[in-house]
Amino acid sequence: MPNQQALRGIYAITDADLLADDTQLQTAAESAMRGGLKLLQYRDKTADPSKALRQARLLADLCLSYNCQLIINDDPELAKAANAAGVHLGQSDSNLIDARELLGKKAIIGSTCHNSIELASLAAQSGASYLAFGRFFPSLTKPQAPSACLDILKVASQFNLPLVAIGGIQPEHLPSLAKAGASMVAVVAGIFAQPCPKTAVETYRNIFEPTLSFTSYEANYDTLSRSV
Ligand SMILES: Cc1ncc(COP(=O)(O)OP(=O)(O)O)c(N)n1
Ligand SMILES: Cc1nc(C(=O)O)sc1CCOP(=O)(O)O
Ligand SMILES: [Mg+2]
Repeated sequence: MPNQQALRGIYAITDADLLADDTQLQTAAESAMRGGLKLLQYRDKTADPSKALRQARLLADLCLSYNCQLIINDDPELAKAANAAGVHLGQSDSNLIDARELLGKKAIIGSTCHNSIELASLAAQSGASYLAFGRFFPSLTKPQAPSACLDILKVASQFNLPLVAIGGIQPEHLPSLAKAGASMVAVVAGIFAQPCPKTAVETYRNIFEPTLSFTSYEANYDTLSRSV
């Protein structure tokens, strides 16, 4: 089983345009971890293999010091080479079952489900550790991502897996996402486009973390109410 404790709360995702070199990446990631970040995704859609491996290892070392889990976007082989905690896979990326085979049963493997309960069901059956839905709000980082509505989170509670909300998430969106059933919120610009990632993470945490027990209660309560 993956570290379930890490699969709640704020999930920061790096961005190569915002963090242009190793120093900026390291400084911003460390600042976010000093703010209490426990889950970080390394996402660089343009890195060549040697840059990707160097930066993934740099983040893996940093994560060790701060007890943060590192997830690699798209690339299970890179996750293995960097000794990361897991990988995030979209619908055009590698097959989840193959990634599980490569990374082992303890790895965290996340799956993009857009706004689809069918994709969520397939991911759950294939052994996903969490299900990601979005984009919920307009995103400067990925404006073309297909949009999702909050109800999908309520319906997805049936899978009893951690649910990630992504896309344009600002602090003011957190109460409605938590109430709908998100156990994690994935954020790029709200953290890494800010002057101080530490302060940004603290702001998100202060709003989102107190809602988490309420969220689980609501999710269980909803499930129970539907089954009686
Ligand atoms: C937590 C999380 N959710 C969704 C995504 C998007 O993944 P994908 O659809 O594969 O798109 P790219 O990120 O690869 O452009 C994600 N990375 N993380
Ligand atoms: C990488 C990504 N995937 C999305 C999806 O909906 O699948 S939205 C997104 C970008 C999230 O960045 P920001 O917090 O800056 O909007
Ligand atoms: Mg992808």
